[in-house]
Amino acid sequence: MSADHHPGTDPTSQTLYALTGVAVRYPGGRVALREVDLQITAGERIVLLGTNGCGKSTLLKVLNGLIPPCEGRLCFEGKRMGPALRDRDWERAFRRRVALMFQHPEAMLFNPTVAEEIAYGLGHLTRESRRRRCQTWANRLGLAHLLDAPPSQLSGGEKQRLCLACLLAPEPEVLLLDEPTANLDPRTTGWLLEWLATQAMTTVVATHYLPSASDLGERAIVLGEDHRVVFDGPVKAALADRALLLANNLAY
Ligand SMILES: Nc1ncnc2c1ncn2[C@@H]1O[C@H](COP(=O)(O)OP(=O)(O)OP(=O)(O)O)[C@@H](O)[C@H]1O
Repeated sequence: MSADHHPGTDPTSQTLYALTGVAVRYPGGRVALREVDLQITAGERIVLLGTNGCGKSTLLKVLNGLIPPCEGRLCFEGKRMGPALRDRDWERAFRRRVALMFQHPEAMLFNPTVAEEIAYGLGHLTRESRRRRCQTWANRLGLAHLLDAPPSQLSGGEKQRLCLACLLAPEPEVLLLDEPTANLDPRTTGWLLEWLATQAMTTVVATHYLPSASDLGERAIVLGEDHRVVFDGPVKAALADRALLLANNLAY
């Protein structure tokens, strides 16, 4: 495939994602998303809000190309993602640019040491760059003293920080985070919120923890209990709309 088909090579493209009428049903028929229409522009910081089971994790997996919609159209930089992901070169470029941190990310950890875990996604760098990048991210996430430890021996919060280090070390352009502060202590939570605020990358962060919502982005997308987008607008407006929060089980 020629380079002009690879994600990231269209300089005129500002719209990263375009979703039209996207629906997801899991095997067995459980509906997770209904008629989702959404555009995400490069550099946007989006907070994805909604109650348990409304489809936040599913939407992040759709954006990461892990779950194909059963209805509707999903495009990344103007290309239909389903067919594009079948192209190995396109997929590799896409995976390098777009990173998803799962809600329970420990499942991602499988290397014998913390250092190897962080270095795992850096295969495209030289040995020396890999070592330096690994050290930088271990320092940033307070893991420098654990580089030789097996990931299985880390605490829940340390595992969460390691998962973040693994995800951030390759320096992706699009970051999809599912409840990223769930296991983090206040200092690491503060660090992550401040760090995210300084980044130019596109972020979509799912949370139902409203107090950090306005630190996580400027645009809120609220999924309702019927798995549809019920609000798409400024975070501040969403948080000020008591009726919206009550109707969607985000406040009581
Ligand atoms: N693998 C699966 N198989 C069947 N149903 C699933 C699967 N994963 C999720 N679901 C269902 O899809 C719906 C949306 O789930 P999802 O995990 O996307 O919600 P969520 O908004 O992230 O929830 P939470 O805030 O509780 O993490 C739920 O009803 C859930 O039970």
